[in-house]
Amino acid sequence: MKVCIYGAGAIGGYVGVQLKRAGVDVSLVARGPHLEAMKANGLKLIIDGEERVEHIACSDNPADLGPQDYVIVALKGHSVPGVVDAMQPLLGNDTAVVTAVNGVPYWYYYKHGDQLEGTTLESVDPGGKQWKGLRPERAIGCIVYPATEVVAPGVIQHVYGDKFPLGEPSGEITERVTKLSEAFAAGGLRAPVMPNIRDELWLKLWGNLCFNPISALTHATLDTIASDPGTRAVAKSMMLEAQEIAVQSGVNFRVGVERRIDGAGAVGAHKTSMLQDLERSRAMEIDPLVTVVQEMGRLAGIPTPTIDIVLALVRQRAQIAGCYS
Ligand SMILES: NC(=O)C1=CN([C@@H]2O[C@H](COP(=O)(O)OP(=O)(O)OC[C@H]3O[C@@H](n4cnc5c(N)ncnc54)[C@H](OP(=O)(O)O)[C@@H]3O)[C@@H](O)[C@H]2O)C=CC1
Ligand SMILES: CC(C)(CO)C(=O)C(=O)O
Repeated sequence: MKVCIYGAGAIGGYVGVQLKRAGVDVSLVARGPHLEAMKANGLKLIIDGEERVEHIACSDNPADLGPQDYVIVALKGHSVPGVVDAMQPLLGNDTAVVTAVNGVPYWYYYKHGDQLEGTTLESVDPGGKQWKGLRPERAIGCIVYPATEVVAPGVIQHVYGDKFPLGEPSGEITERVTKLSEAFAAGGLRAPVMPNIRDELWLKLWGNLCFNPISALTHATLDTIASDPGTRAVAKSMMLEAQEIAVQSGVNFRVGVERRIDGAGAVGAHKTSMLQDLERSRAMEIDPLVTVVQEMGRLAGIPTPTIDIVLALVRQRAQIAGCYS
């Protein structure tokens, strides 16, 4: 099985080391000092008090790596449209594209089965570039629950978690998704195949939608946002608006809003990725996590007043910091 991880940063690097240890023919697309460090010294994963170093084929030129069975896209959501052309040499006739990216992926309305079937979302897939260039038939959904960090070029620190639920947009249990799940499991990563990956997607997005922008505005950690009555109320209001949009399109939430907020709070004094990006002057994932829910609300005719307010504020905060344009 040939697997290329496109964007071997915090999450892609973690998955890459674990798949390599499972004997998968894995390669990485990366860039800059991180790529140079991996070429020189291998990729180091620090996990459970142990250092695991793997020497994995890596390049900033996908043409060096050739067609794959699976391409796991582990970029920030806003970076994906920009790599569609560069990704082409990795795509053979049967290559699957696995979206290990927070937020709503380009394939969302593929095999969706209602009047929005085939719709592309401008906030995540401007001009339908991914839909046309990667194609929805290739897509396998992947939800990322673990937390990891690039602590130095070539070095990934695992923080918590090992779960990456997978699923076909159609909900079918195909051979390709089953084989991928088995490869993840062989690498010590729990990757159950879900019959409705959109349910799982919304459960994760529910948190990112509100905690990420609120943290970027307040600089608070998850425990504080969840326990302060004011920010908890803002988060809850955003989540209820999102829930109405998702439920209208057939999504089932297996936990309630209060339990979901409590679960995020229990993670503790953790800074969301959006706050970390702001503090490091990196592009913030606002469109794939927040703007997209506003866009989906408009498509569904459901108002999103609290999301609209928080989105306006976080966009301005990010623009002033040079982290969003
Ligand atoms: N890290 C975490 O704990 C979690 C992350 N996620 C989600 O997972 C996804 C990936 O996040 P994460 O791993 O943290 O992100 P990272 O920024 O750590 O990893 C992405 C990597 O892709 C590289 N990259 C970007 N563009 C290109 C390009 N054109 N060519 C080659 N390499 C490129 C980046 O390089 P450069 O640094 O130079 O930009 C970076 O090394 C996101 O959607 C995130 O929200 C979800 C849950 C937790
Ligand atoms: C920690 C968590 C779950 C916050 O919503 C996250 O996914 C992120 O930081 O992006």
